[in-house]
Parts: sequence; C-alpha cells; structure tokens
Amino acid sequence: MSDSIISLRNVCKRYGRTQALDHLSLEVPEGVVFALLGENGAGKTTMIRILTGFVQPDSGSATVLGHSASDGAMQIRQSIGYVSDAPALYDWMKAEEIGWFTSAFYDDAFPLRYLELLAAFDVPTGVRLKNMSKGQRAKVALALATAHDPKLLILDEPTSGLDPMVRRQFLESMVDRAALGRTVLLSSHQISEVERVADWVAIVHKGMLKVCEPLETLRARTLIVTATLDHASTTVAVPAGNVLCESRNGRQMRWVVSDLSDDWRAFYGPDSGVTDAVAVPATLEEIFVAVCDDRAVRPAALNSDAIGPGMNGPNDRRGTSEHAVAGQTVPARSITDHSLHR
Ligand SMILES: Nc1ncnc2c1ncn2[C@@H]1O[C@H](COP(=O)(O)OP(=O)(O)OP(=O)(O)O)[C@@H](O)[C@H]1O
Repeated sequence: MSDSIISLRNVCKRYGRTQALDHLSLEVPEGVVFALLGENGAGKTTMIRILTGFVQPDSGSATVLGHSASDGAMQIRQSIGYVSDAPALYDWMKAEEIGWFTSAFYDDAFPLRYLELLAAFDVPTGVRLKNMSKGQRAKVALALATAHDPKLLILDEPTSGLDPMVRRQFLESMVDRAALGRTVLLSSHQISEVERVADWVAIVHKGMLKVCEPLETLRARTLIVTATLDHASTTVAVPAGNVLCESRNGRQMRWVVSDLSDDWRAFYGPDSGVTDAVAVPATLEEIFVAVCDDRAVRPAALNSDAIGPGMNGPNDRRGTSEHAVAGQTVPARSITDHSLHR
C-alpha cells in the first residue's frame, strides 16, 4: 500500500517464553480512524511501543510517517501525538503548567489549542495533576497529545477512565480528525464504541494479525448463518464460505461465516435435514469472538492450531479443505486462507 502512514513488516517480539508479536505485518492507510482490537495480552501495546521506538522488535521492521521506528524514533515521537495506556505526567504541575511546559516543543498554536481542549474536556485549572481523578488526568494526556494537531495520533486504550459523555465526545473528535486527513490509531477493548467510529479494524490474537480491513467491508461480508434441523441428532456441515466458528444449541446450528457463497441455501435442500436457514449480518463483537475465542468450536479443519496466521508466519497453512455438506463435499476455505487478513 503506497499511502500507508504506518507499516509493520513481519515483526516478531518475544518476552521470555511469551511470543508477544508473531510475524505481524500491517499497513495503516492515511486519513482513517484505525482501531486495533485484541483481548488482554494480545500484543497491542507491544506493537504500539515498537511503532513509537520504546521497544525494539526481535526481527522485522516498522516505519511510521516514513521514519524507521528503530533509528528514527525521535523524529517519530516529535511528529505524532501519543498517549500510552499509563501516561506519565509531571504530578506536581497543574494542567495549565504542563501545557506551558510542553508547548516549548511545538508551534505557537499549541497553547491556545491546549487550553481549548482542557475547557472542552472540563478539566479543572489550578489543581495539581496528583490531586486529579484518573479520568481528569487522562483528559490532560489527551489534550497534550492532540494540541499540536499531529498528522498521526496513536492512542493506547484512550477512553479507559473517561465517563460516557466525554468518551463519546472524544471519539467523535477522532472522526473529525480523520475527516481533516489526520490518521488515528487507537487500541481498545470497547468494541461497540470502536464500531461507531472506526474506518478500519485490525484484530490481533496471540500476537498474530487475524483481521485487517475496512470495517464496512468486514461487516458486509461476514454473516451469521443459523440452520434449524429436523432432529437434534441431525448433523449438517458448514456452509460454503470461510467458517470462523460453529456452535450448536439443540436443533439449531450457527456459524459465523465470511464470503458465504451466493447459492449457500442450495446446500440445505429438502433432504438435508435442515428445515430453515437464515443469514444475518454479524456484529463486530460477534466477529471478534469468532476469531479470538479459543473455546469457540471450529469445524475439523479449522481447529485452534489451524486458525492460520495468514501472512503471519512460517506456520501459514493457506489452502482449501473439504467439508461434507448435505452428503456431498464442497470446497470450504478455512480461516487459514480467508481474506479477512490480506
Ligand atoms: N516488558 C514485558 N516483559 C515481559 N512480558 C511482557 C512485557 N510486555 C508485554 N509482555 C507480555 O507480552 C504479551 C503482550 O502484551 P501487551 O501488553 O502487548 O498486550 P495488550 O494487547 O496490550 O494487552 P492489554 O489489552 O491487556 O493491555 C503479554 O503476554 C504480556 O504479558
């Protein structure tokens, strides 16, 4: 992708026995709100710390705004806005003092924009940071990171500790930034919030990239198929498509499927044991669970160690597998080759 503002190529990072990032490749296009999702310990912070030059990858490369994260960390940190998951602030200062101190590094417009942001976030003046609530401190960190109007804003869990009104206001301001051509990379656990504001979504699971594409595309092609069976003992196979996970409840079988074939209903004809079958769009949360939940059942060829890394690494097992469907076999691409991850 030529207009990428962030690029990670085959990045690996290990801490002792923990493979925090496993051959992760990712491109972030310019001018979007790009959400990085993943469960606790998935590797999101590690990735962000590599991008900001605080951590070096074991192998692979990362570039941000054209600078190598390994030897251009200073240029990167000067040009981006960044809020870590635990922002370090000078506790003895008041909000206005830390703004004045930080403004020395930026242009003349910084102080005014910073004060405007403090007012918009209702941050009290005249109070030392050490005496502020967690949410108030988070707001100060956000104001400091955005007051120089950076081309790229990187936020690690930006809304944790903020009340719902400020969260909403803050996320909407991220959309406004993207509309002005700025790029926002935000890592979050708040899937429903992300679904409201993100243009692109990446899902990281155990250090591997599982999904990376525009949210609209992801939503348009990922469906929940529910089949009602004539008997609880009847078993039918997965629909033709990329089946992310399967579940069963009595006479109902349910699959999360991407790229379902147009003629999928034809597989559940009169003798198939299926009395009714419907497909509805999956929510981002359903897609997230289907991809990340290690307890989720995946059809035989899709068991957990076959949830392939796609482009992620040496264990890449792209290819087709065969699943029996109503007495016949049809090729059903497994999650290993699904194009959720390009
Ligand atoms: N400095 C470190 N030393 C040892 N292990 C680490 C270190 N930093 C991260 N890890 C481990 O690497 C893995 C990825 O951690 P990371 O903080 O990147 O995950 P995360 O997706 O940001 O999680 P969370 O959402 O809980 O913040 C975890 O298993 C974590 O324990």
